[in-house]
Amino acid sequence: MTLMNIADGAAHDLQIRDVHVAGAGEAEAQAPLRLRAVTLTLSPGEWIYIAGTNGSGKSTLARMLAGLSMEGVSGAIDRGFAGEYPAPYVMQQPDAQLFGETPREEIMFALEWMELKADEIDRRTAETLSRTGLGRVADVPWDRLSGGQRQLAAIAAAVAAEAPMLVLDEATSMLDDQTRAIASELIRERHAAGSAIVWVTQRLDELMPEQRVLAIKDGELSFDGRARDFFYGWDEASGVSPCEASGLQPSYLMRLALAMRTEGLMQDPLPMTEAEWREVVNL
Ligand SMILES: Nc1ncnc2c1ncn2[C@@H]1O[C@H](COP(=O)(O)OP(=O)(O)OP(=O)(O)O)[C@@H](O)[C@H]1O
Repeated sequence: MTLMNIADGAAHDLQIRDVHVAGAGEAEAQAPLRLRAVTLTLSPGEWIYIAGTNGSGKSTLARMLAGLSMEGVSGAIDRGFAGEYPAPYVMQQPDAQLFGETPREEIMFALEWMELKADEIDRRTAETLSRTGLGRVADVPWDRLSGGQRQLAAIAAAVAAEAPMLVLDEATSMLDDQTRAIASELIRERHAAGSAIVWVTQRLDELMPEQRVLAIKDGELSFDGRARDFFYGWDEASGVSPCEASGLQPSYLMRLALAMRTEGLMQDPLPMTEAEWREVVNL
């Protein structure tokens, strides 16, 4: 792997160029590639979604963007604004990623990385516990907490670290609506404060029209652009939308919009959000 050397030293883009990640456990020549010829740029403070079918390579790409060590990587990676330390990376299952024994410890450990003074760590920990509703279970060990509470603590700790980038790998998909809303709010605030967010999702209804989507298919970047173009654009090679070409199913309403465009009953820009649909059907 080549580490690119860009002179400005300031908060420049994270760039990966022609990166391959080999599979493991088979003879080198036959090992299936987990990622193939991936080239992309991520700017400071950007929010990107990574979408793709099961096993397409989403987590491999997310872990690479987070700067986690990985076998078999070749190509050029410049971590730019994300810095030399790995970004906080939250997975779907909380247990493998918890360092502390309780929510309070988990958040304190994240803050200790920032080399803050002890009273500042205590203050920020108390504030995070209170905001997330974890205050009343702050010192309860993990085995007496629910999976949702453990996951919320993992997300709160990742956010508390105020890192330049945060990587969430289907991190909210197992949460109930109320806990997901708390977690989403924390993440949105961190983004507003300047952190880049990399969000792996299978929930296509989370995507807003102007948001950037990276789609992965069989280890290759099959799309990099705005969500509206992902759902309603045209993939030359397959003659369907980039979403469908990536093996993903658009929502019923999106399929309806696509069918109506084919019949000449609807024109671009096709509606995506509830507000846009209301406008189109004059509600
Ligand atoms: N540590 C590893 N070593 C070798 N191959 C791996 C490793 N982890 C995953 N793979 C393989 O790499 C491919 C991509 O896996 P990855 O977990 O990145 O996909 P994904 O899109 O995140 O899948 P899912 O949605 O199921 O989580 C899969 O074929 C998987 O079996």
